[in-house]
Amino acid sequence: MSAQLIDGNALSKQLRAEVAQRAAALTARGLKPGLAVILVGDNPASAVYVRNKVKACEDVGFHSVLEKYEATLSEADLLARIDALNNDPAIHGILVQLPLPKHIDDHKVIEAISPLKDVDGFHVASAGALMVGEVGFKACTPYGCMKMLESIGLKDLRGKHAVVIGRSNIVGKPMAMMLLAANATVTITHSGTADLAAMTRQADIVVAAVGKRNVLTADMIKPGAVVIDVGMNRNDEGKLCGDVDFDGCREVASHITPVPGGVGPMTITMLLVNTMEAAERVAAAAV
Ligand SMILES: Nc1nc(=O)c2c([nH]1)NC[C@@H]1CN(c3ccc(C(=O)N[C@@H](CCC(=O)O)C(=O)O)cc3)C=[N+]21
Repeated sequence: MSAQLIDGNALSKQLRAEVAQRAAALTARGLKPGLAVILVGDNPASAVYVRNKVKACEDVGFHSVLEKYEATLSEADLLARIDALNNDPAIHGILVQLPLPKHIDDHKVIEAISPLKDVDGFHVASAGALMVGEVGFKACTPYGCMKMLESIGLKDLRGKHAVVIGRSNIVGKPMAMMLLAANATVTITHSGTADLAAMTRQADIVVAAVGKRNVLTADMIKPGAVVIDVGMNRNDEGKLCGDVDFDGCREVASHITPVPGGVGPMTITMLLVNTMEAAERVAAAAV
């Protein structure tokens, strides 16, 4: 048996086309969705990601602004820029690319973004809204994973056991909350878990979000499981690879996401969806 691929590029194309339509409709009413991306320092990987995000905005007809600053930018100056963007009516979403230089407290920066413009879903208010089921912005990577599950008919997860590997604030924890909201039975595993394989072998759905190669191998999953790979690592040849032993797991799983071409493009797609939503909320409030 060979698992069916969940193609993040194909699904993104479909979802981005829907966003483009919504953006055109709102623009026709005089409100063009706008995203501001802030990049501090010259990390080459960050520069590439940020350019991809700006390009994705242009493709769906958003207004986008890229603000680049030297690595020496002070925290106070960054906070002042965020304050200005919070009050800029042309901007509906603000993304500060992480990681930030060491002298800047990323927690402080994220909390300075208005929750109404927090399209990354990283603000405490966004995390809290997700936890209690209120309106807010969902973190893009786990949100994209949920859309990938939906695309294979897994929307209501009642009766399913989902096992998340990793407990980060940006993926593992919000992922678990979204799976729970979809009625799954959820297990969160992490570096303190005694027997990871014993947990993952029970899973109908496994989400690997650790940032380490081969965290999930074929012997650790049950036949027919759905495998979502959030990892972004480089192998010995410098090739992009995930947290999952893809070649092994695809022989056992029913569905699996590739890296690249899986969760990565979906993260950017959900950023567009959140920015669209932010602009639509402004329009709805203005009526
Ligand atoms: N405030 C903030 N928000 C983020 O969402 C954020 C961030 N900071 N800092 C960095 C990480 C990383 N990230 C990626 C998104 C898409 C791909 C992506 O599209 N990857 C392609 C391939 C890219 C390649 O070939 O290198 C893929 O998986 O197919 C990768 C990485 C968002 N991040």
